[in-house]
Amino acid sequence: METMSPTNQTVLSSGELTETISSRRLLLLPEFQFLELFIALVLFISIHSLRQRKRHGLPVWPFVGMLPSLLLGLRTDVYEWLTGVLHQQNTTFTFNGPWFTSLNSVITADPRNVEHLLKTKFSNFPKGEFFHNNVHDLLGDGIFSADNEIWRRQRKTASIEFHSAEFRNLTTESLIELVHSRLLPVLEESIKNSIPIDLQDVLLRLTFDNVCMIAFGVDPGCLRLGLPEIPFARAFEDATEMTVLRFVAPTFVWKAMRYLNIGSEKKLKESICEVDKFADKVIHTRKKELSLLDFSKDDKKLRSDLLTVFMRLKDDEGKPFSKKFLRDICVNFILAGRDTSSVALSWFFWLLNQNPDVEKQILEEIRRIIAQRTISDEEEKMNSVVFRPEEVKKMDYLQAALSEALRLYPSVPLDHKEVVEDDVFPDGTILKKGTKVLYAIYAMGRMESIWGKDCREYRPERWLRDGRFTSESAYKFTAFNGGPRLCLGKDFAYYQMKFVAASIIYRYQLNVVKNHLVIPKLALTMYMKYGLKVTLNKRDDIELHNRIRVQS
Ligand code: HEM
Repeated sequence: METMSPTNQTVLSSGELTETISSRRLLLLPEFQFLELFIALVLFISIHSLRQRKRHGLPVWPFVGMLPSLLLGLRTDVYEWLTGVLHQQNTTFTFNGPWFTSLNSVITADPRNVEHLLKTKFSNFPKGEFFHNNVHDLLGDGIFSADNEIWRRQRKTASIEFHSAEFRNLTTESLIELVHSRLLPVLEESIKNSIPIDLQDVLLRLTFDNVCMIAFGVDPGCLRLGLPEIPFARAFEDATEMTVLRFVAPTFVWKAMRYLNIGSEKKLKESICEVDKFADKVIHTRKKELSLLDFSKDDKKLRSDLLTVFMRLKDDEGKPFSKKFLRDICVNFILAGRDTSSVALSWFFWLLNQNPDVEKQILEEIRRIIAQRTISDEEEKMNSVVFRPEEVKKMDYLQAALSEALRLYPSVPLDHKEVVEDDVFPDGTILKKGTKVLYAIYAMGRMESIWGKDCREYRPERWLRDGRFTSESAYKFTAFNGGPRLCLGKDFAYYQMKFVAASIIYRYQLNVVKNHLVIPKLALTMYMKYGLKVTLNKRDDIELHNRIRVQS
């Protein structure tokens, strides 16, 4: 049969045809092989990485380690995600971060390990250089960031101050002023205008003013009618947020940004400048004030805030502390006490909203305590009930309800240490020198192995024995840390939270605005991401209750 071909097309002989086909095959083969090889490699890596899940709790990918799983966790609720992984891994696992980053760490929620790192081997687990370098621009060598001798000296002096009668008076008086002259009028205003209020914002303002009164002896006035913006408070918040960003960026990146003064580092520099300006002014004024006092005569006029206490002390060489050191002490205390109690109170009020029975019991306790007062006319007026320290102390059920809120929503959800020398955790986990160790405070509050089957229920009764509040081991309930670095403000924080909560609950019933989304924000402190929008109703039965008391 004759082969028809286009005029200009060459007809190939059978030998030529075979040659062309084989050379084409030769060209195509490597392409196929490459694709096959690539698919095989991807499959192998995927299977291998996914099989690591059994051993490590999460898939471990080349280059990026466990980062993809963490990013998936961040898309939902990272604290719940971490709780799930820890639960699956019997409460301790090692996180493998991407190569060349500082994210590798051992994470634990085992009370035995936590006791080991916070108490038994305390000196082997300092905050460490990584933490210190990241926070140094803002916190300097203050108590929160320092280790060893520098930390010990500040801790000792501040501890004496925190347990003194003068300090107790200062906290009692500052709280009465803040709650009765500022908080309650702001809440009344929102009722008058029938406008929902962001309770978290209001409480943050209250605790910021309060801790500044304690640290610096000055009141910035954040909590006032109209809720004004205060430059110092804004600068402090920005400086903290920008500092936190350093923990997620590779060190060389934020250092380069700092050098070039760009992005978050530029903002950090500007806000630290504002914080320093405020601190300088206060320190300068206080120095002048102290120089005019004759201590033998004017003892009563002496303030009892931290700044004044440290200004009257001398360093190891017998010299007064430097301005920088005084600034660091105050800034660290403000950081420690500015938002921890307010976010705890916000979660507490949110939990009350879902547990009206608990709210009822708190109200009954407060009324029982008030009923024990000898009645005076002044106290009978509804708004003038000012809780006294001995009454606040008696509020055991309220303390249990607050502790239960802190168990489920700890203000500091995750904390961090660094290993100095090779060590082994009581559960057998090997810790190499330089490893970062995180203890997952949020996850610990939700471990069945620690709190039992009802660990996710809000049940203040678990803190009561014969009606009295009983505290738990600090290595099981880690909201306030434990060991030598136990939160220095713990007693004050309980007093502050109880006083504020009782003053609100006694007068108002709070309702969270319908459909308001409450989820945690990813930060060092567990804020509510969208705040806590509430409406308030005045309790109209208070007057009735007071009248019954008068008659009885
Ligand atoms: C509900 C309220 C509070 C909670 C849950 C809380 C929790 C904590 C935690 C977890 C730590 C350890 C942080 C770390 O080492 O990384 C800590 C330390 C500290 N807290 Fe609190 N805190 C609260 C309120 C306060 C208040 C109101 C103050 C001061 C006015 C304060 C002062 C301190 C100080 C000075 C430290 C550092 C102690 C040290 O390193 O020796 N805290 N707190």
